[in-house]
Amino acid sequence: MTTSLTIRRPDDWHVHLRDGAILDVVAQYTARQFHRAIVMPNLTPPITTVEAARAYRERILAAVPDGIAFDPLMVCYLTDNLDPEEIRRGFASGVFTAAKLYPAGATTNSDSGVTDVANIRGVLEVMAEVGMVLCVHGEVTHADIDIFDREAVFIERVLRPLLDDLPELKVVFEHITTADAVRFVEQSGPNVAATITPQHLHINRNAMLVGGIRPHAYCLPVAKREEHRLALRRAATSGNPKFFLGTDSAPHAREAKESACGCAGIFNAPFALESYLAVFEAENALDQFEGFASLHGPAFYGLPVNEESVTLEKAECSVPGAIEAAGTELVPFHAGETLGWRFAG
Ligand SMILES: NC(=O)N[C@@H](CC(=O)O)C(=O)O
Ligand SMILES: [Zn+2]
Ligand SMILES: [Zn+2]
Repeated sequence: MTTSLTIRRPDDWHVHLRDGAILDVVAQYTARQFHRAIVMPNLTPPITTVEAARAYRERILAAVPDGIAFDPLMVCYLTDNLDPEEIRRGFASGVFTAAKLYPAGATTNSDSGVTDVANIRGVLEVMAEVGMVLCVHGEVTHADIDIFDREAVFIERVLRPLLDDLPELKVVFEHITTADAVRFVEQSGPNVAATITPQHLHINRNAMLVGGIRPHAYCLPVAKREEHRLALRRAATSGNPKFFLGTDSAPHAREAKESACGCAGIFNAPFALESYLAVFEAENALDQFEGFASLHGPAFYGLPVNEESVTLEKAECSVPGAIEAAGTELVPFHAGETLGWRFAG
């Protein structure tokens, strides 16, 4: 029986670190487990300029405890009228690693997002030309589309036509939640990949709705039926380099989650690797974990793999019910549970 696992230090290819007092609390959790992270730009106001990204990166570094080598990779939030030259300049100077497509209204702080991809054609052309990754929140927002269908419909209405139009564009289909998305990514060229969160590997929509409504299991895209969860588990543990780790850790204050109109987002950063590893163990795929966590992401982004390593030990790991944060509490994913692996550093 395997009792310890040492792998190259992983990276988190999709995380929300927030800003201000919450940033000061949450950054350490991501920095403790991951060397790099693709930091989502959906702040208020969103990160839409090279200067704003540079300043946000400094605030993140200031929030990370001394002695931890953490490298936040910054992302530009695309809007309908972003100047393509801002993207070109930000990428060339190394400030922007990627740009993010939020369909307007799809998720937390996406109101300034893109109302029609036709509006960002010029930006996407530049990105395809320079080889910059487009990160995509893949859900349509039309009121007539059922929330459980929004990812599948996005593939047919937006993503497939976009890739037909710009077949060279590098796209990360983020936080995928459906068998449809798995199939689409598998059947696309090598320029299309996907991130998978721990929660979508662990829970289906019952976790959110059976026996009472559970706001801490609510995130976007919303968890789907069991068949979709199983497809995601197969994809993540398959060894296919198109699938890699992106936690989508998205903290919201307890009172903002436990509300008549609760926020979408699951705070999974504190035990992210332990959570993923439970899945790989259950799927008899411990040998595929390093690829998913530490190798496939850098390969897709064209970045070197990390030289340092981390170790996880087979030992009980109790997840607290809540974490104090700036006068409020954050409820972590797996709150109150005991996981079977412990991050040892
Ligand atoms: N995933 C979520 O449910 N929420 C994210 C936004 C996002 O990634 O869509 C957030 O910023 O809170
Ligand atoms: Zn999203
Ligand atoms: Zn996210």
